[in-house]
Amino acid sequence: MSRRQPAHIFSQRLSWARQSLHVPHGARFASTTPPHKPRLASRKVAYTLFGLSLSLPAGYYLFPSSSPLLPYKYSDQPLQSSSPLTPVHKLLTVAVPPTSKEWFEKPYRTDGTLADVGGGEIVVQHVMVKSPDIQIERPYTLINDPVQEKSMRMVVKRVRGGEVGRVAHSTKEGDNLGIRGPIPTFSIYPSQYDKIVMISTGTAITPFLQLLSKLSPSSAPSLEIIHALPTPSPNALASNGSTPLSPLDLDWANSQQDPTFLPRHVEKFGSGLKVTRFVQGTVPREAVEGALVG
Ligand SMILES: Cc1cc2nc3c(=O)[nH]c(=O)nc-3n(C[C@H](O)[C@H](O)[C@H](O)COP(=O)(O)OP(=O)(O)OC[C@H]3O[C@@H](n4cnc5c(N)ncnc54)[C@H](O)[C@@H]3O)c2cc1C
Repeated sequence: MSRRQPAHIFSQRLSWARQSLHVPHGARFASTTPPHKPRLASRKVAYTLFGLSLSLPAGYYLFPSSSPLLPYKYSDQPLQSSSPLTPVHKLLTVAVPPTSKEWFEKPYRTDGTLADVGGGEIVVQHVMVKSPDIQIERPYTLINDPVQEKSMRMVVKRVRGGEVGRVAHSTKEGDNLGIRGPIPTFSIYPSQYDKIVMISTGTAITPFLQLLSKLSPSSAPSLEIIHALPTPSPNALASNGSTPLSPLDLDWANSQQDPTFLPRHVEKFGSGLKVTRFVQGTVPREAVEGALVG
């Protein structure tokens, strides 16, 4: 959209120049001979305005600002970073364009109404990422608080035969990614609860990492995360290429590689956050029952 903006600015500026010079369309071809001096002065103004109208669009193309991020329309967003976390997980960082920060500061709920951020409501958001080749899109959850950090981060798992995962994993820093968003995943008034229990397996921990990033220890209720690591695909090999991949090789969430991963939240919330983890597969029933009772 904004790629077309310079043409628009250009034509606007020329018509503004015409108005300020009181030159009607086609006046150049009129046979009247205006007085000598005013004509020179008009020329100077015209050259200045013409110069401006050329230099502004040229500057736009030489130093492009990123396109606005919109929930209803795709735009190409440059990746600030694209770093591997495990053999199958990548961490992607995208700057929030300054013109788009309101989507995060004044978020919408899933029903389309504005959230009551001032009243303590938190909206967990995701974005849609598209494949440039075929018309498919997939949702990816932000793991951080884009208002505080002015950037969005997501962890993308590559699954066998997965198209958008393949696109995300083939990116490097500076590449463009087709994104639309943010889109509300769910919203919650944390202060209305005595305890929030967050149960997930694998990358499904991402909405909880965002919630923890947006929560303040001073206003948070008691928190508990129950998380099971995913089972690696059979025959998947660790980064050394010879030993089979173990669940711990996929344990990015418990690493120090990003400030939104579990160790930093444990530091931030102290005894206010209990983390119970299972190395492989499913979350046992007793763990959920224990969290709900305790
Ligand atoms: C609200 C929401 C938020 C999400 N947030 C994240 C996120 O933060 N990070 C993230 O990595 N994913 C997230 N997902 C899942 C993501 O949107 C895609 O479904 C996933 O990345 C696969 O897309 P793909 O195009 O690569 O594979 P597809 O072409 O859709 O799938 C290829 C094959 O892989 C299978 N498959 C799909 N997902 C998985 C999986 N997780 N494990 C094993 N097999 C699978 C499919 O059934 C299919 O057979 C989220 C989904 C939702 C609904």
